[in-house]
Amino acid sequence: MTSHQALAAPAQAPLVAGWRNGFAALGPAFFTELRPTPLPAPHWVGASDDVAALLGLPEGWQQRDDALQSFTGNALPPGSRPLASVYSGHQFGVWAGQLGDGRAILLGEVETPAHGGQELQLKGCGRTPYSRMGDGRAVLRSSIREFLCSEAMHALGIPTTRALCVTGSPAPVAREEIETAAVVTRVAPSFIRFGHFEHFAARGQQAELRRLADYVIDRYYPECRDGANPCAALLRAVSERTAALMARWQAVGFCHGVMNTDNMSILGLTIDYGPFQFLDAFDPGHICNHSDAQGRYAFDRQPGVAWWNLLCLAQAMLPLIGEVETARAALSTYEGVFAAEFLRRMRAKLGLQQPREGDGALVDALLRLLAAGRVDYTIFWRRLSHAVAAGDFEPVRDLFADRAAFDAWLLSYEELLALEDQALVADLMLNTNPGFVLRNHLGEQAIRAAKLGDFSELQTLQKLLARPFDEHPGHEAHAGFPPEWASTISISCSS
Ligand SMILES: Nc1ncnc2c1ncn2[C@@H]1O[C@H](COP(=O)(O)OP(=O)(O)OP(=O)(O)O)[C@@H](O)[C@H]1O
Ligand SMILES: [Mg+2]
Repeated sequence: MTSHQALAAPAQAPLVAGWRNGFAALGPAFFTELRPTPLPAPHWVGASDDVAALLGLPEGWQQRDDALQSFTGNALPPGSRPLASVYSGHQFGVWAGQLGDGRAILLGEVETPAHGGQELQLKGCGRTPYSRMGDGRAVLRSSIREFLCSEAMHALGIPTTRALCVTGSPAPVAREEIETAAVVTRVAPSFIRFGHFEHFAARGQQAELRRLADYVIDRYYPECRDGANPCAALLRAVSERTAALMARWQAVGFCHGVMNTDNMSILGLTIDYGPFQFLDAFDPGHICNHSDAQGRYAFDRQPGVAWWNLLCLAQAMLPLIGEVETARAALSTYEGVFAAEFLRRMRAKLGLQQPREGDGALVDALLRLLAAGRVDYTIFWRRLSHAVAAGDFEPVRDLFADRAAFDAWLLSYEELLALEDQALVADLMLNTNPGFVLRNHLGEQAIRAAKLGDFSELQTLQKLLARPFDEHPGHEAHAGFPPEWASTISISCSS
């Protein structure tokens, strides 16, 4: 053995392997290359083993200092090519002009063993040329919410960006009060938004607009390449994915809160977890974003807002599509896909496997009842699932002040239920209606503890939300009614 070999440190597997950086190949019109700005004294806040496995990270990655430093933005994983992308967008219905990754930096794309290319993005890692007045940072509070909800949505089967980890730093960040900084490492096949298309369209940069569309088609929608008008096919495909996503949100009771066009994923993923909320009491007009005084993004407006956003995307893609009529035709399936998908999800929630005459009316009547009684949305569905399994509807009746109205509805429901394969009904319902969702007060409890350096509640929540359809003995409180103080939590755009 030579002395050199004797002194060499044991070879360490690269933290992240297989970089290929597809987005960077689009060229400099699409981004600015820059390094994240370091944060002092980083520490782990939370991590997802599931996302780590998806990326093929080496065993024990969380014990490694290069992981902590890299996912805080203090070091660069070899092979990454960090950049901030430029996009524009409509915010609250108004053209906002250029926005861009003001506090997110794309490290690059990794080829994963089972899930193709996945991009890694650090959110909260310092200023970029697109930060405008912002400080480039994200606070611990909002980073924990984004981390927990990304993974919770995935476990619910709802398309979403994922979150690998959150790291925190004592660095102060000024919001309504002084908080501390954190960084979320997000993962998705692509972070391209409607706003990326709007950006180049608004500037008349046709060549870039086409390059972007070609990239999205070739990488993510190859089936659109075949027809006579690939860009029209892309618009239709995005529209249908968006419709399906809206159906998922509405069925589970998820309110996004900031559906600006720059927060709409071209892949139909849920992106940008800001002032989001899972409904407690069912209120169709619920506004979860304290900053949304007009209620533009109220719960029941979400499918309509997504449609409005798709019109913006269509407008941006028009030079690539040609005729207005062709673009209109591409969007014509939105409403039908939304309605069909929503009803399909609601049928599954009711345990109904076959479409039948009257099921739509049954769903409508139920939603009216839930709204009238301000019944807790998640608890209603979970109790209904257990009631069907046990053949005892009393615990569900208890949720309604107007029991006669509920009994009348129950009669029609039982008629449809009787036509189903009973052995499958309860199973379907228990695997469709989660017991555990990230209610505001649960997130708040985890955040309060985390601010004091205690991450145990965050970890507990993470475990529960990763298996939202299971029973978790001993954690009944996490599936219970929100406490009184929950209604006083105010979630704004401040993050
Ligand atoms: N603290 C900040 N510093 C710099 N830019 C910011 C900050 N907060 C928001 N921005 C930028 O303002 C715009 C709108 O912000 P929005 O809240 O929709 O996004 P975000 O939460 O920062 O990120 P994302 O959409 O990537 O999840 C984006 O261009 C965003 O990068
Ligand atoms: Mg955003």
